[in-house]
Amino acid sequence: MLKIEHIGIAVQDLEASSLLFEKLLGTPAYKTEEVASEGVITSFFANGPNKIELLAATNPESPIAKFIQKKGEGMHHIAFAVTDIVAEIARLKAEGFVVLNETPKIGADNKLVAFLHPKSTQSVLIELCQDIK
Ligand SMILES: CC[C@@H](C(=O)O)C(=O)SCCNC(=O)CCNC(=O)[C@H](O)C(C)(C)COP(=O)(O)OP(=O)(O)OC[C@H]1O[C@@H](n2cnc3c(N)ncnc32)[C@H](O)[C@@H]1OP(=O)(O)O
Ligand SMILES: [Co+2]
Repeated sequence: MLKIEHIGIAVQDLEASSLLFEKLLGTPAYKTEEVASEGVITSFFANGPNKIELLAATNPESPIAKFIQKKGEGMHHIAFAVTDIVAEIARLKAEGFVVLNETPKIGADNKLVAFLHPKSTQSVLIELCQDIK
């Protein structure tokens, strides 16, 4: 794992939360993108070298809708940058982590992504991200 790529925060109202984070960080979102396969719309904020991803659900089956229904809004996942996502998935699987998608999928912000089940990572959902060249 290279570094934390972003922190994902589940929100009910993307517009209202984006305004709040704009005030907090002193800078607007640099990108808003829908990822239909995940049932989410995301807004990204830069903070120095770090990124925060706000995620709102676009349908009731979205992982974000289910998460908010169970736990309320808040920290949803930590994403780590990796150079070789396929190798990292194999390594983590061999270490006993539960990989939710063994075939990487297209995420937001030009990345291939995979997730580890929070039950295998001390109740924190982990995302792996590799840049798409
Ligand atoms: C925009 C694309 C991408 C990016 O490029 O950055 C994203 O970030 S997309 C983010 C949204 N997508 C995902 O989260 C995909 C991976 N998640 C999943 O596959 C599912 O959410 C899940 C983690 C497998 C849970 O789904 P499911 O089992 O159907 O839901 P339950 O509600 O029954 O949860 C079971 C269990 O897990 C706990 N849980 C769920 N989500 C989280 C979470 N984010 N962090 C910690 N714990 C989580 C949930 O509370 C349940 O626990 P118990 O109640 O104790 O059983
Ligand atoms: Co994410």
